[in-house]
Amino acid sequence: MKTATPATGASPGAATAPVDSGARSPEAAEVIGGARERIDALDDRIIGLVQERMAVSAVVQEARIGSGGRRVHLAREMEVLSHYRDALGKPGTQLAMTLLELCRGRV
Ligand SMILES: O=C(O)C(=O)C[C@]1(C(=O)O)C=C[C@@H](O)C=C1
Repeated sequence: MKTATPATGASPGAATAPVDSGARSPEAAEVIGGARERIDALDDRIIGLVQERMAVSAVVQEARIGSGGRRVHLAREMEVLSHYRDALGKPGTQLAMTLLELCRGRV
């Protein structure tokens, strides 16, 4: 009986082997390898955008605190949460809550 070897799409001799793709054919491994490269590039951009959002949020918070106000502005947070929920559904709310925590810390 032939033993199935999972196709990983890993290039021989690569310095670090990628995580197994789970594919059962070289063709599927190729598709997965290419798509994962795009996902990694997208994740890098998303992380960069999150960091940019954190910096802009800090400008807003510092201006408000410097004027005697508070760090947290709940009405604005409700707008942000609605924005994400309207675009992404219920999990969007969770994502927005995580973003807000990254931007202003835990409340
Ligand atoms: O828009 C503001 O007033 C902000 O301070 C920015 C921000 C945000 O990161 O979106 C952060 C903290 C506030 O509680 C509300 C929103």
